[in-house]
Amino acid sequence: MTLELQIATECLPLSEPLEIACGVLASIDVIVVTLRDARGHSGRGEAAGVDYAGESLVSMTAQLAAIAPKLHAETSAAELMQWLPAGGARNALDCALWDLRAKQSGQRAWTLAGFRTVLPVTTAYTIGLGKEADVRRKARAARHMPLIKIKADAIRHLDMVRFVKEEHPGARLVIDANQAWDRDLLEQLLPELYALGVELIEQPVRMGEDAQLDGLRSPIPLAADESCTDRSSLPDLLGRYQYINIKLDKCGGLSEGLALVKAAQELGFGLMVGCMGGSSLAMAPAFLVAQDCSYVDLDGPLLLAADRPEAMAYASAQLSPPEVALWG
Ligand SMILES: CC(C)C[C@H](N)C(=O)N[C@@H](CCOc1cc(O)cc2c1C(=O)N[C@@H]2C)C(=O)O
Ligand SMILES: [Mg+2]
Repeated sequence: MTLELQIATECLPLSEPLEIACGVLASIDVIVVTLRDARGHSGRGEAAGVDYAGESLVSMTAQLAAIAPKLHAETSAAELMQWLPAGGARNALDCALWDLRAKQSGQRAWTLAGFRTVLPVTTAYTIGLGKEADVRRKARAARHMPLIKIKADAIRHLDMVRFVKEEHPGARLVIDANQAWDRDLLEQLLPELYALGVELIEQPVRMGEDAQLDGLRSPIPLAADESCTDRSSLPDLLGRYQYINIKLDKCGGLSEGLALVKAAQELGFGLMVGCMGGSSLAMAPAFLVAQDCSYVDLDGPLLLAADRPEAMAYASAQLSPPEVALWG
């Protein structure tokens, strides 16, 4: 007996273009994987992939098509890890498998994952780079969001924070440089970022150049995003970063995401869960990882023009568990 694999692609338009250090996003392209068993149960998973690692809808679709003949009724997450590398294709398939196993067993995915219960989480809300007036307007419109993630590049950094802080003085602040800084610039910015109340800095330096951070005594904790894929990344991050940003697209699915939580906790890292964008179908499995994270950045659906009909409920920044009809 086999499992039937269906692969679809979708383009999810953002409500407004979002500028980050490496480009402007107007929409998020995703693959949606559906797995069907012989008894008519089905499970779904969605992934955007990791663009800066060379992934695209075409490459992810090709990876999935190549392993489709290997799928069988008892296919396990461990087999997926042998067949596919960490990345978006494995993420979509692994999350579809979790959903399928939940539907087959009549239990919620979080019960199968060993959680006794799941609680709502508070997500960050991202404000992209842009003209002063636009940044201020977005910050004012986000006054109901308690945690703002500010995008920065090598030129626009302190001003971005000041604009947001002036318009939304009560916000807790995270800044994400998306690899645009170097050690010198980071050291130059740290005192002012600290004075402005920024509480976390995401990926200041280029991935692979993390040794620049050796010996830095930062008053603000640093989070590895692009530099952290799966468990194999952790040894190189020790002593350089205090947090890791777990994204299911980077680590290749919920199974590795949960394993990464445990491994990182054992090494003393603080935890953040993030996303490459997407609908509630991509946020739902990440919501399980969020249960153990001090920072949650699952704002993908808040940035979209429209979410799926079975969307997860966002009460301002508070994200509730997914309904069965969506996932898990
Ligand atoms: C736009 C995201 C949904 C917002 C999220 N809070 C976030 O900041 N996530 C990432 C950045 C995601 O970057 C993406 C997403 C994507 O679909 C395509 C691309 C990128 C990117 O960096 N390059 C390509 C264009 C984060 O850095 O935490
Ligand atoms: Mg980031």
